[in-house]
Amino acid sequence: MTSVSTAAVTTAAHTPGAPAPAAGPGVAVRLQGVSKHFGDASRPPVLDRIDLTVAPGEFVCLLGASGCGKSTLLSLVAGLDAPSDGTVEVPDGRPALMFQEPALYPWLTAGQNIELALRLRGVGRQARRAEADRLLALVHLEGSHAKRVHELSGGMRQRVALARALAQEGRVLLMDEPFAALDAITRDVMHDELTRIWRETGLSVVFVTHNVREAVRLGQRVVLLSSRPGRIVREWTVDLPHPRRIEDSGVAELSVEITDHLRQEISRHGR
Ligand SMILES: Nc1ncnc2c1ncn2[C@@H]1O[C@H](COP(=O)(O)OP(=O)(O)OP(=O)(O)O)[C@@H](O)[C@H]1O
Repeated sequence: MTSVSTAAVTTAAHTPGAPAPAAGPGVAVRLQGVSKHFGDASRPPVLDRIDLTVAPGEFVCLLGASGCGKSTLLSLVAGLDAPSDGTVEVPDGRPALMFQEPALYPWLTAGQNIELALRLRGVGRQARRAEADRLLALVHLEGSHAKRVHELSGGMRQRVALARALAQEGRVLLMDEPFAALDAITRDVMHDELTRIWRETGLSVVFVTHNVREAVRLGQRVVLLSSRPGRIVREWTVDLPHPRRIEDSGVAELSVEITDHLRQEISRHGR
């Protein structure tokens, strides 16, 4: 296996000496034949020959049982880890990341947490302040620049974390169960906010969850992964109109269908 890293793309050649052709326009993320083993090669791979393409501006939800490799897949797209085989391409540069834990620095204010991401991007001091305020307004936290992390609710912290992710200026936003720790009402509000921001910014989003309704509520496409080996077993296009609500009959019906497939995968894995 050959591994080539650039600022924009992490590429491991499909077969030694034969890198895949570069992703063309119309591609935000492309995985081709991606497999991932950890340690013991006698065990099935965590990910097995994953082919997945995300278009610019597309919102894709990755769904699967606990431990099926969703976070592993995200970390490969983020360039935090390299595939054992296959290629991962992100032509528009390093993706932005957001996790379940907001992971804000408690000794900094909300605004300073965002400014730190801007500073790491090389944005000058004065522009940082203005940009942090713009991002705080985007996540509906106007006037919260000076608030300390302990003064913020869980939902507000995730808004700051989202603003900080947006400050990274990636054209691809990778989200790993970002709302899993929030109560149902706050999560619902955050679904609205994320949908609004996604539509305003035109970002490509890859959103990992094991909540089927959340996936259908948010995604244009839902991709179901099996467990050990992690393969794409099925995907659905969600053509329900926005705004969507978690209790909409269309969301509920598709969720029932997807849940049936998810159950089959879980019981197959258990056997
Ligand atoms: N660095 C690592 N070293 C060894 N094994 C790992 C490593 N990272 C992940 N794994 C294993 O890979 C499998 C998939 O883990 P991963 O976190 O990607 O699953 P997941 O679908 O995101 O799970 P969850 O929904 O519970 O967060 C698990 O069995 C995990 O123990």
